[in-house]
Order: sequence, then C-alpha cells, then structure tokens
Amino acid sequence: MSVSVDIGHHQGSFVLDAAFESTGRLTALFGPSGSGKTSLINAIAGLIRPQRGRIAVDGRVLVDTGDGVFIPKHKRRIGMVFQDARLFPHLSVAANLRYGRWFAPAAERYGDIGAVVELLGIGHLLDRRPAGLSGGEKQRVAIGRALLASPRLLLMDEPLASLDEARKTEILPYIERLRDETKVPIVYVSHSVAEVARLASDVVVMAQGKVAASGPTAAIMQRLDLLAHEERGEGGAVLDTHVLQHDQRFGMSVLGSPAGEIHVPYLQAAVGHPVRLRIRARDVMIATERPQGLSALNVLAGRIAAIEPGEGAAVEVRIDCNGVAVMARVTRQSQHALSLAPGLDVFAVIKTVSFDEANVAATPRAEFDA
Ligand SMILES: Nc1ncnc2c1ncn2[C@@H]1O[C@H](COP(=O)(O)OP(=O)(O)OP(=O)(O)O)[C@@H](O)[C@H]1O
Repeated sequence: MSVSVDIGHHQGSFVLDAAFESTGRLTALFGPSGSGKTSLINAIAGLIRPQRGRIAVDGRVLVDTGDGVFIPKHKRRIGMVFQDARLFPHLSVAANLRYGRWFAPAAERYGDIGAVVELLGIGHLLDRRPAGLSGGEKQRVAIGRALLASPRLLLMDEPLASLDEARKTEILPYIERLRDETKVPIVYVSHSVAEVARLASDVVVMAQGKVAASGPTAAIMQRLDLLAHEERGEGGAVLDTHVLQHDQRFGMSVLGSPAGEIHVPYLQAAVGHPVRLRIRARDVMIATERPQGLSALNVLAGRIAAIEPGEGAAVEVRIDCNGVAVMARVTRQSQHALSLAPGLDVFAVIKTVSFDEANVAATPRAEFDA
C-alpha cells in the first residue's frame, strides 16, 4: 500500500508546497499549528482541489493536474475521522455504524459490523445515542463508522485532540489495533510527539507548508531539531522490543531489544508480545565506565555516533547501541568533563521509572478479518 503526494496550493497568503511518499501502515503528518497538515489531508480527501500536482493511493491516481484528473471526494473511497466525532445525534450507535456501510460497494466490503464492534470495544454501546457517550467512546464509534465504509485509506485529523489524558490513554490501544489488525492504511495528523512515537510507522514532518523531513518513525524521532521547542523534552529514541519475562515480585517486566535488556514497570502483556518503547533523551544519562552500585537498572553499552548542539546548556548525543540509536541530552559541561566525542565507548543509563503509559505501548492483539 502506498500514498504518494506532490502538490502545490495557495490559500490566502499560505502556500502549501508538499511532497511525500509512504508505504507505512500509519503515516503521521506531524508539525506545529498552521504548518499545513489539515490542508494536506483535505487535498488527499478531495475537500480541496490543489492548483498543481499529483496524488495517488496504491497506484490509483486521484489528482493529476497535468492530465486534468480530479476524482471527486465521494468516489475516492477515503474514510475520515475528525477531532470531533460528528455522529448523527438522532441515530443510535448501531445506526451510525450501519450508515458507514452504505458507502461500501458490496464487492469491496471488508470487516463486518461484528468484527468492527469487537475491534473497537463498542458492543455495549450499540443501543445508546451519541449524546450519552464519553468523548473517547464517540471517537471509537466514529472510527467504526469510517471503517465500515471499507475505505482504501483512512485519514484521521487530530482524533484525540479534544480528549483529556485519561480518554486518550483509553483510545490509543484501539488505534493501535486498527493499525495492526486491519489492512487499511492510515494517514494521521498530530502535533503530539507521544502520539506519533507510539502510533506511527512513518512520519512526515510539516513546517510552513513544506515537508521538512520524512521517514521511518525511529529515524525521525531522534531528530530533536525537528521538534517544536516545547516538545523537545519528549523526543528521543523509539525502539521496537518484545516482552522477555515478568518479575511479579518487584512489579517489573523485562523487554528484549538489540540494544540489550530494558526493565520497565510491569506490563500486562504475554511473553514474546511486541512493545514499542520511547526513551526520552532527557531520561538518559551517559557513563564512560559501566556503573557499579547504581539504582538505575537499565545500562546499555554503545558507542557515541554523533553529538549535536542542543538548546541552551545542552548537547544531544546519539549513541549506537548495537545498531539501535539511543539519544541522550546532557550538559555541555558533562560533555567536556567526560570528554564525550564520536567514537567513544559509553554506557547509556535509563531509570526504569522513567517509563510510563505515555512512552510504553503494549497492545493486546485480537483477530480482525479485514
Ligand atoms: N481557506 C483558506 N483560506 C486562506 N487560508 C487558509 C485557508 N485554509 C487554511 N488556511 C491557512 O493555511 C494555513 C495552514 O492551515 P492548516 O489548517 O492546514 O494547518 P495545520 O497544520 O493543520 O494547523 P492546526 O494544527 O492548527 O490544525 C494556516 O495559516 C491557515 O490559516
């Protein structure tokens, strides 16, 4: 599955001039407010008609201004989920879901209502009206409705932005299941590092109407220079790991990764289960010798690959831990005192308690036939 976009469009004084290609399961459009994320997905959806360029989904050309191609939005088979759920207030949840079904040609339907209801955990809500649902429940129904139209691509425009932290935490696992258990590729707009690091397979970074960078999530997340000032504390390494074992006695789980074993607070996930981990650069200390008598449980051996200037007194150090990049933010003073430089063998030290729900994602899998 691929999404290929190369468009130019003026709206007022704003110029969108953006190109990216992605074959990822969930491609995040990431960037600050006003950078053009919504304009870009509106162009993919057919809600705006770009003045120049080409858009193709899985080889199917939706827009090609050179050839005069512009497929209208209702023929694109693209599902949309917005910040607000936009459910029909007078219809029950079940009727809202069935409405989505109308848009799927019979021959191209995948995932029946039962499977979608199970996937999103909304079986107990079917007879209710939208007004009686929480924000997170409404969004799950909105996702179900979009999915039941059997779209070839699902566009999600900041679907968690209007939810509080508790509701976000509740809904994230369902979006992970959507990503992992259905075949529909997702383009997901967000300006949250935590969300992008947890959900995205690929990231397109937008800045002032242009694509500043794009690529696999782990490669983009370590580019701390791409993050807005207030988000830099959230940036760092993204590792795909798996559960090696649990230690009930101390309430911990041990994860395996090529970088070494990593201890995190106890996870409810079976041994072998995949877990995506974000290690914030600010949570990593550097030692030039293997530390002894230290309370931190996670010590990863590696070699400094690069040192970039950070903000204020900080530098950003990229440590290659057996092929996995771990980022550390330390002061220039520490860099000087420890003579940190590319090529030096070091140890990255991470406190177990720095991992929490915001940066550890273990999603239970279930079967979804789509
Ligand atoms: N119809 C329009 N006419 C003129 N300017 C517009 C129009 N629509 C959007 N813009 C401008 O285009 C720019 C990009 O807006 P867009 O909504 O795509 O950004 P965004 O990255 O999605 O921002 P946010 O995260 O705040 O939603 C903004 O400066 C906006 O004011």
